Amino acid sequence: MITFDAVTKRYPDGTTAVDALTLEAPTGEITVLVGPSGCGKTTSLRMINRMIDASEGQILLDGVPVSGIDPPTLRRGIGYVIQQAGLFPHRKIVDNVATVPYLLGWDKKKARARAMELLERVGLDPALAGRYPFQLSGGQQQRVGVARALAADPPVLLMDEPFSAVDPIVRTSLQDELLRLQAELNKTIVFVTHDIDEAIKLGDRVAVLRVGGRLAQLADPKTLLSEPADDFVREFLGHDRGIRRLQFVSTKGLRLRTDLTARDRVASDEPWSLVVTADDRPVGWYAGSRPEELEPYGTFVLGRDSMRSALDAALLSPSGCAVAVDEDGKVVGVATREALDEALAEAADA
Ligand SMILES: Nc1ncnc2c1ncn2[C@@H]1O[C@H](COP(=O)(O)OP(=O)(O)OP(=O)(O)O)[C@@H](O)[C@H]1O
Repeated sequence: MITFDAVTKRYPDGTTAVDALTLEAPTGEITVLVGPSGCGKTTSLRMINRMIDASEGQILLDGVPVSGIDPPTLRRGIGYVIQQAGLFPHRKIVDNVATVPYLLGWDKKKARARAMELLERVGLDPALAGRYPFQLSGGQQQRVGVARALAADPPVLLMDEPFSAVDPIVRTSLQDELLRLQAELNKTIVFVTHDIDEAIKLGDRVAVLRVGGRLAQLADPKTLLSEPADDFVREFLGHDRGIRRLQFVSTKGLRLRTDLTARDRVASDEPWSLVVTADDRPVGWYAGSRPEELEPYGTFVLGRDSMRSALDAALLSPSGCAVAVDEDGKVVGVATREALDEALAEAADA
């Protein structure tokens, strides 16, 4: 566990970057520091591995003040990932990843074997190992950065806006990859971002900071969205806070109709019926008025996807209904507008 105990950082020019910050980043969890530019996120992060020293208060690592640990020893147990990866340009990828094992005196063969294992772990083709950083895409370089930080298997990982220089699609896959890795590795991660969506997706707990380096709120993402502590947090969360909250509402209890599906385009009393294949995969919505064409549909995986996905699925179709499928993509029922309405009313009351 990492503990900030009334930590203040004042730079020599008088700027107070962090002001009496008290928070805990529990072992094995992702704690996200989020807030507007200049609110002290990077300063807070760098005080953990003593790239910057606190002016007042202390930071403890499993109860031990970091101020009493010499920086090289401290950093051996702390991986660090930064924006644009910060790779050494004239070292091959494999040697970039093996940087810390080399520093620890591992023999070259063992260090390289570890690097190859890690490249695979972060989803990179081992064939890239012999390239130089400039021969990789931004997203690939970022993955190498993560592999390098993990090389000596440190219990703690500090990540400073690691995914902000890549396009949104690559960013999403890097975020998914981090969550997958974390499920296996259970590191204690402190992650800095200015992107509230990223914070909500990745954080077990999210600390919102305001300019001046003061903590505005520390909460799990669901609580943050439903109970922002004040106007600053509310504004920072944005105007679609209600919609985003739906990503924490389960579709498990959603009322489904199973009488709206058909193998063929058959006339019925219902305005819409969902045509499915012989093995129950959706084909399209059929409205009797235009027999020649089927209309688009949207699906969500019942119980796994959130109400936000179900609502999105409904909005993708002129029928206004969302198609519930199982993990194999087979239709299990249809959530009509009425059923979605009921679920939304319940979510609003919760
Ligand atoms: N070396 C320094 N000397 C003086 N002031 C500094 C120094 N480094 C940072 N600051 C100031 O401290 C405050 C916090 O900076 P910091 O980089 O921690 O914020 P941040 O939240 O990470 O910002 P961003 O999201 O823009 O990276 C800012 O006002 C910044 O200008």
